[in-house]
Amino acid sequence: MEILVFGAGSLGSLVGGLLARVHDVTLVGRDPHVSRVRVDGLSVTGAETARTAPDAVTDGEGRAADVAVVTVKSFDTAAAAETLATGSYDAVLSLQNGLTEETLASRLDATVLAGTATYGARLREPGRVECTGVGRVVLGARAGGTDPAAERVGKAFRDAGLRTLVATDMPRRRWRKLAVNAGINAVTALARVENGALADGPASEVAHRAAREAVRVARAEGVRLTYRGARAAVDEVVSDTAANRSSMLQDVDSGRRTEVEAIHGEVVARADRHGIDAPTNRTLADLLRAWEAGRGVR
Ligand SMILES: NC(=O)C1=CN([C@@H]2O[C@H](COP(=O)(O)OP(=O)(O)OC[C@H]3O[C@@H](n4cnc5c(N)ncnc54)[C@H](OP(=O)(O)O)[C@@H]3O)[C@@H](O)[C@H]2O)C=CC1
Ligand SMILES: CC(C)(CO)C(=O)C(=O)O
Repeated sequence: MEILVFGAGSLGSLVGGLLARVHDVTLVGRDPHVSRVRVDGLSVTGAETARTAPDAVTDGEGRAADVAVVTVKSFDTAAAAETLATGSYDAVLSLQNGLTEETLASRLDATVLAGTATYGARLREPGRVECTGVGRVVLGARAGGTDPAAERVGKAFRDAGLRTLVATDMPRRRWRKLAVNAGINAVTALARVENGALADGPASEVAHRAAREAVRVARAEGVRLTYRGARAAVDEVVSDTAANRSSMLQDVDSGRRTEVEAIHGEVVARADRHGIDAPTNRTLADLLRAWEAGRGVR
Protein backbone atom coordinates (compact mmCIF):
# COMPACT_ATOMS: atom_id res chain seq x y z
CA MET A 1 0.00 0.00 0.00
CA GLU A 2 1.16 3.58 -0.65
CA ILE A 3 0.99 5.50 2.62
CA LEU A 4 1.75 9.14 3.31
CA VAL A 5 2.40 10.11 6.93
CA PHE A 6 1.67 13.79 7.38
CA GLY A 7 3.58 15.11 10.41
CA ALA A 8 6.70 13.00 10.87
CA GLY A 9 7.54 14.03 14.43
CA SER A 10 7.44 11.48 17.26
CA LEU A 11 4.29 9.43 16.57
CA GLY A 12 4.40 9.87 12.78
CA SER A 13 8.00 8.68 12.57
CA LEU A 14 7.28 5.66 14.74
CA VAL A 15 4.17 4.63 12.81
CA GLY A 16 5.73 5.50 9.45
CA GLY A 17 8.96 3.69 10.32
CA LEU A 18 7.07 0.52 11.25
CA LEU A 19 4.72 0.71 8.24
CA ALA A 20 7.74 1.05 5.94
CA ARG A 21 8.72 -2.53 6.84
CA VAL A 22 6.19 -3.69 4.23
CA HIS A 23 4.64 -0.62 2.58
CA ASP A 24 5.69 2.22 0.32
CA VAL A 25 5.80 5.07 2.86
CA THR A 26 6.43 8.80 2.42
CA LEU A 27 7.01 10.91 5.53
CA VAL A 28 6.11 14.61 5.43
CA GLY A 29 8.10 16.38 8.11
CA ARG A 30 10.74 18.97 8.89
CA ASP A 31 14.45 19.28 8.41
CA PRO A 32 16.92 18.17 9.70
CA HIS A 33 14.93 14.96 10.38
CA VAL A 34 13.74 14.65 6.77
CA SER A 35 17.22 15.13 5.29
CA ARG A 36 18.68 12.56 7.66
CA VAL A 37 16.00 9.99 6.78
CA ARG A 38 16.64 10.56 3.06
CA VAL A 39 20.36 9.91 3.48
CA ASP A 40 20.58 7.31 6.27
CA GLY A 41 17.05 5.89 6.57
CA LEU A 42 14.95 5.80 9.71
CA SER A 43 15.87 3.97 12.86
CA VAL A 44 13.24 2.85 15.39
CA THR A 45 14.69 1.96 18.80
CA GLY A 46 13.30 1.05 22.20
CA ALA A 47 10.27 -1.17 22.73
CA GLU A 48 10.03 -1.75 18.94
CA THR A 49 13.03 -1.91 16.68
CA ALA A 50 13.25 -1.41 12.92
CA ARG A 51 15.57 0.05 10.33
CA THR A 52 13.65 1.22 7.26
CA ALA A 53 14.05 3.60 4.34
CA PRO A 54 10.83 5.53 3.78
CA ASP A 55 10.83 8.44 1.37
CA ALA A 56 10.84 11.76 3.24
CA VAL A 57 9.84 15.25 2.08
CA THR A 58 9.21 18.64 3.65
CA ASP A 59 6.57 19.68 1.13
CA GLY A 60 3.28 17.78 1.38
CA GLU A 61 1.57 19.62 -1.50
CA GLY A 62 0.06 17.72 -4.44
CA ARG A 63 0.97 14.18 -3.34
CA ALA A 64 -1.00 10.96 -3.85
CA ALA A 65 -1.31 7.75 -1.84
CA ASP A 66 -3.85 5.10 -0.89
CA VAL A 67 -4.00 6.51 2.61
CA ALA A 68 -2.71 9.61 4.42
CA VAL A 69 -2.07 9.18 8.15
CA VAL A 70 -2.27 12.51 9.98
CA THR A 71 0.06 12.90 12.97
CA VAL A 72 0.55 16.65 13.32
CA LYS A 73 -0.34 18.26 16.66
CA SER A 74 -4.06 19.04 16.84
CA PHE A 75 -3.53 22.80 16.37
CA ASP A 76 -1.89 22.12 12.98
CA THR A 77 -4.81 20.01 11.69
CA ALA A 78 -6.56 22.69 9.63
CA ALA A 79 -3.31 23.65 7.87
CA ALA A 80 -2.51 19.96 7.26
CA ALA A 81 -5.97 19.47 5.75
CA GLU A 82 -5.47 22.43 3.40
CA THR A 83 -2.24 20.83 2.16
CA LEU A 84 -3.75 17.34 1.88
CA ALA A 85 -6.62 18.84 -0.15
CA THR A 86 -4.09 19.63 -2.92
CA GLY A 87 -3.31 15.90 -3.28
CA SER A 88 -5.22 12.66 -3.87
CA TYR A 89 -5.95 10.03 -1.20
CA ASP A 90 -8.57 7.28 -0.97
CA ALA A 91 -8.65 7.57 2.81
CA VAL A 92 -7.27 9.87 5.50
CA LEU A 93 -6.73 8.54 9.04
CA SER A 94 -6.15 10.71 12.10
CA LEU A 95 -4.13 9.24 14.98
CA GLN A 96 -4.11 12.54 16.87
CA ASN A 97 -5.49 13.48 20.27
CA GLY A 98 -8.76 15.42 20.20
CA LEU A 99 -11.67 15.13 17.76
CA THR A 100 -9.61 16.33 14.80
CA GLU A 101 -11.24 14.08 12.20
CA GLU A 102 -14.13 16.56 12.07
CA THR A 103 -11.73 19.30 10.96
CA LEU A 104 -10.26 16.95 8.34
CA ALA A 105 -13.65 15.80 7.05
CA SER A 106 -14.90 19.36 6.62
CA ARG A 107 -11.96 20.15 4.31
CA LEU A 108 -11.34 16.89 2.42
CA ASP A 109 -13.23 14.81 -0.15
CA ALA A 110 -11.49 11.58 0.89
CA THR A 111 -13.03 9.14 3.38
CA VAL A 112 -11.83 10.32 6.79
CA LEU A 113 -11.31 7.54 9.34
CA ALA A 114 -11.05 8.05 13.09
CA GLY A 115 -8.20 6.54 15.03
CA THR A 116 -6.49 6.44 18.38
CA ALA A 117 -2.93 5.39 19.21
CA THR A 118 -1.61 4.33 22.58
CA TYR A 119 1.92 3.64 21.33
CA GLY A 120 4.45 5.95 22.98
CA ALA A 121 6.96 7.75 20.74
CA ARG A 122 9.79 10.29 21.15
CA LEU A 123 11.85 11.67 18.29
CA ARG A 124 15.26 11.44 19.95
CA GLU A 125 17.41 12.89 17.17
CA PRO A 126 17.14 13.39 13.40
CA GLY A 127 16.66 9.95 11.85
CA ARG A 128 15.95 8.16 15.13
CA VAL A 129 12.63 7.69 16.92
CA GLU A 130 12.26 5.79 20.17
CA CYS A 131 9.22 3.63 20.84
CA THR A 132 8.61 4.32 24.55
CA GLY A 133 5.71 1.91 24.84
CA VAL A 134 4.01 -0.66 22.64
CA GLY A 135 0.32 0.17 22.63
CA ARG A 136 -2.36 -0.28 20.06
CA VAL A 137 -3.89 1.54 17.12
CA VAL A 138 -7.68 1.47 16.99
CA LEU A 139 -9.33 2.79 13.85
CA GLY A 140 -12.66 2.75 12.12
CA ALA A 141 -15.47 4.67 10.47
CA ARG A 142 -15.74 8.19 11.88
CA ALA A 143 -19.46 7.88 12.59
CA GLY A 144 -19.23 4.27 13.74
CA GLY A 145 -20.23 1.11 11.87
CA THR A 146 -18.18 -0.62 9.22
CA ASP A 147 -16.23 0.84 6.32
CA PRO A 148 -14.21 -1.13 3.73
CA ALA A 149 -11.53 1.58 3.85
CA ALA A 150 -11.07 0.96 7.58
CA GLU A 151 -10.70 -2.77 6.94
CA ARG A 152 -8.06 -2.13 4.24
CA VAL A 153 -6.07 0.30 6.37
CA GLY A 154 -6.35 -1.95 9.44
CA LYS A 155 -5.00 -4.89 7.44
CA ALA A 156 -2.13 -2.77 6.12
CA PHE A 157 -1.19 -1.76 9.68
CA ARG A 158 -1.38 -5.35 10.92
CA ASP A 159 0.67 -6.62 7.96
CA ALA A 160 3.42 -4.22 9.09
CA GLY A 161 3.34 -5.62 12.63
CA LEU A 162 1.45 -2.77 14.32
CA ARG A 163 -1.04 -3.96 16.94
CA THR A 164 -4.25 -2.74 15.36
CA LEU A 165 -7.96 -3.14 15.97
CA VAL A 166 -10.65 -2.10 13.49
CA ALA A 167 -13.59 -0.96 15.63
CA THR A 168 -17.22 -0.19 14.83
CA ASP A 169 -17.74 2.19 17.79
CA MET A 170 -15.21 4.94 17.11
CA PRO A 171 -17.35 7.86 18.40
CA ARG A 172 -17.50 6.21 21.82
CA ARG A 173 -13.79 5.34 21.77
CA ARG A 174 -12.78 8.85 20.67
CA TRP A 175 -14.84 10.40 23.45
CA ARG A 176 -13.54 7.96 26.04
CA LYS A 177 -9.97 8.89 25.06
CA LEU A 178 -10.91 12.58 25.20
CA ALA A 179 -12.39 12.07 28.68
CA VAL A 180 -9.16 10.39 29.82
CA ASN A 181 -7.06 13.21 28.34
CA ALA A 182 -9.39 15.79 29.93
CA GLY A 183 -8.83 14.05 33.25
CA ILE A 184 -5.07 13.63 33.08
CA ASN A 185 -3.39 16.11 30.76
CA ALA A 186 -3.93 19.57 32.22
CA VAL A 187 -3.83 18.40 35.82
CA THR A 188 -0.43 16.74 35.37
CA ALA A 189 0.87 19.69 33.31
CA LEU A 190 -0.21 22.31 35.83
CA ALA A 191 0.78 20.34 38.93
CA ARG A 192 4.01 19.21 37.20
CA VAL A 193 3.48 15.60 38.27
CA GLU A 194 3.68 12.23 36.59
CA ASN A 195 0.45 10.41 35.74
CA GLY A 196 0.80 8.17 38.81
CA ALA A 197 0.32 11.17 41.12
CA LEU A 198 -3.37 11.13 40.14
CA ALA A 199 -3.93 7.76 41.83
CA ASP A 200 -5.38 9.45 44.91
CA GLY A 201 -5.55 12.77 46.76
CA PRO A 202 -6.88 16.16 45.62
CA ALA A 203 -5.39 16.03 42.11
CA SER A 204 -7.23 12.73 41.55
CA GLU A 205 -10.53 14.42 42.43
CA VAL A 206 -9.88 17.24 39.94
CA ALA A 207 -9.05 14.66 37.25
CA HIS A 208 -12.26 12.73 37.88
CA ARG A 209 -14.33 15.93 37.77
CA ALA A 210 -12.78 16.98 34.44
CA ALA A 211 -13.38 13.52 32.93
CA ARG A 212 -16.96 13.51 34.23
CA GLU A 213 -17.64 16.82 32.49
CA ALA A 214 -16.35 15.38 29.21
CA VAL A 215 -18.70 12.41 29.61
CA ARG A 216 -21.64 14.75 30.21
CA VAL A 217 -20.87 16.54 26.94
CA ALA A 218 -20.43 13.23 25.10
CA ARG A 219 -23.83 12.09 26.32
CA ALA A 220 -25.40 15.36 25.17
CA GLU A 221 -23.95 14.51 21.74
CA GLY A 222 -25.61 11.10 21.80
CA VAL A 223 -22.48 9.10 22.63
CA ARG A 224 -23.13 6.35 25.15
CA LEU A 225 -20.47 6.67 27.84
CA THR A 226 -21.00 6.12 31.54
CA TYR A 227 -19.51 8.26 34.33
CA ARG A 228 -18.34 5.14 36.10
CA GLY A 229 -16.75 3.81 32.90
CA ALA A 230 -14.85 7.05 32.29
CA ARG A 231 -13.69 7.20 35.90
CA ALA A 232 -12.46 3.61 35.63
CA ALA A 233 -10.71 4.46 32.32
CA VAL A 234 -8.88 7.39 33.96
CA ASP A 235 -7.85 5.20 36.91
CA GLU A 236 -6.68 2.44 34.58
CA VAL A 237 -4.54 4.79 32.45
CA VAL A 238 -3.13 6.44 35.59
CA SER A 239 -2.13 3.04 36.91
CA ASP A 240 -0.82 1.68 33.55
CA THR A 241 1.18 4.84 32.79
CA ALA A 242 2.11 5.84 36.36
CA ALA A 243 5.70 6.74 35.46
CA ASN A 244 4.71 8.73 32.31
CA ARG A 245 4.94 12.45 31.97
CA SER A 246 1.78 13.24 29.98
CA SER A 247 2.19 14.77 26.53
CA MET A 248 0.93 18.10 27.91
CA LEU A 249 3.42 18.03 30.77
CA GLN A 250 6.19 17.30 28.25
CA ASP A 251 5.05 20.29 26.19
CA VAL A 252 5.09 22.51 29.28
CA ASP A 253 8.51 21.11 30.30
CA SER A 254 9.86 22.11 26.87
CA GLY A 255 8.11 25.50 26.74
CA ARG A 256 6.01 24.37 23.73
CA ARG A 257 2.42 25.09 22.78
CA THR A 258 0.06 22.46 24.23
CA GLU A 259 -3.03 20.70 22.88
CA VAL A 260 -5.22 22.48 25.44
CA GLU A 261 -7.72 23.69 22.85
CA ALA A 262 -8.27 20.23 21.35
CA ILE A 263 -8.82 18.67 24.77
CA HIS A 264 -10.14 21.00 27.51
CA GLY A 265 -11.06 23.81 25.09
CA GLU A 266 -13.09 21.36 23.00
CA VAL A 267 -14.98 20.06 26.05
CA VAL A 268 -15.81 23.63 27.11
CA ALA A 269 -16.85 24.79 23.62
CA ARG A 270 -19.19 21.83 23.16
CA ALA A 271 -20.51 22.15 26.73
CA ASP A 272 -21.40 25.78 25.95
CA ARG A 273 -23.21 24.67 22.78
CA HIS A 274 -25.32 22.25 24.82
CA GLY A 275 -25.90 24.66 27.72
CA ILE A 276 -23.91 22.44 30.09
CA ASP A 277 -21.49 23.62 32.79
CA ALA A 278 -17.89 22.46 32.52
CA PRO A 279 -16.23 24.53 35.25
CA THR A 280 -13.25 22.25 35.85
CA ASN A 281 -12.24 22.08 32.18
CA ARG A 282 -12.85 25.83 31.84
CA THR A 283 -10.51 26.59 34.74
CA LEU A 284 -7.85 24.14 33.55
CA ALA A 285 -8.02 25.57 30.01
CA ASP A 286 -7.78 29.16 31.25
CA LEU A 287 -4.74 28.37 33.41
CA LEU A 288 -2.97 26.67 30.51
CA ARG A 289 -3.87 29.53 28.17
CA ALA A 290 -2.39 31.93 30.71
CA TRP A 291 0.79 29.83 30.84
CA GLU A 292 0.99 29.72 27.01
CA ALA A 293 0.43 33.48 26.74
CA GLY A 294 3.15 34.08 29.34
CA ARG A 295 5.55 31.89 27.36
CA GLY A 296 4.58 33.57 24.10
CA VAL A 297 3.60 30.24 22.47
CA ARG A 298 -0.07 31.04 21.80
N1 LIG B 1 4.02 11.11 20.76
C1 LIG B 1 3.21 10.16 21.20
O1 LIG B 1 3.66 9.20 21.87
C2 LIG B 1 1.74 10.19 20.90
C3 LIG B 1 1.16 11.27 20.26
N2 LIG B 1 -0.20 11.27 20.02
C4 LIG B 1 -0.81 12.40 19.32
O2 LIG B 1 -0.25 12.47 18.02
C5 LIG B 1 -0.17 13.84 17.58
C6 LIG B 1 1.28 14.15 17.23
O3 LIG B 1 2.06 14.08 18.43
P1 LIG B 1 3.66 14.04 18.39
O4 LIG B 1 4.12 13.09 17.35
O5 LIG B 1 4.11 13.84 19.77
O6 LIG B 1 3.97 15.53 17.91
P2 LIG B 1 5.30 16.09 17.21
O7 LIG B 1 5.29 17.57 17.43
O8 LIG B 1 6.47 15.30 17.66
O9 LIG B 1 5.07 15.74 15.66
C7 LIG B 1 4.35 16.52 14.75
C8 LIG B 1 5.31 16.89 13.64
O10 LIG B 1 4.59 17.39 12.52
C9 LIG B 1 5.35 18.47 11.98
N3 LIG B 1 4.49 19.28 11.12
C10 LIG B 1 3.43 20.05 11.46
N4 LIG B 1 2.90 20.64 10.37
C11 LIG B 1 3.67 20.23 9.31
C12 LIG B 1 3.63 20.52 7.91
N5 LIG B 1 2.72 21.32 7.38
N6 LIG B 1 4.57 19.94 7.12
C13 LIG B 1 5.50 19.12 7.64
N7 LIG B 1 5.59 18.81 8.96
C14 LIG B 1 4.68 19.36 9.79
C15 LIG B 1 5.83 19.19 13.23
O11 LIG B 1 6.85 20.12 12.94
P3 LIG B 1 6.89 21.53 13.76
O12 LIG B 1 6.84 21.18 15.21
O13 LIG B 1 8.16 22.13 13.29
O14 LIG B 1 5.66 22.27 13.32
C16 LIG B 1 6.30 18.00 14.06
O15 LIG B 1 7.60 17.61 13.68
C17 LIG B 1 -0.72 14.67 18.74
O16 LIG B 1 -2.09 14.93 18.54
C18 LIG B 1 -0.53 13.76 19.95
O17 LIG B 1 -1.44 14.04 20.99
C19 LIG B 1 -1.01 10.22 20.35
C20 LIG B 1 -0.48 9.13 20.98
C21 LIG B 1 0.93 9.02 21.32
C1 LIG C 1 -3.18 8.74 27.91
C2 LIG C 1 -2.16 9.84 28.20
C3 LIG C 1 -2.66 10.72 29.32
C4 LIG C 1 -0.93 9.09 28.64
O1 LIG C 1 0.07 9.92 29.17
C5 LIG C 1 -1.97 10.64 26.94
O2 LIG C 1 -2.61 10.37 25.93
C6 LIG C 1 -1.12 11.83 26.88
O3 LIG C 1 -0.18 11.96 27.65
O4 LIG C 1 -1.44 12.69 26.01
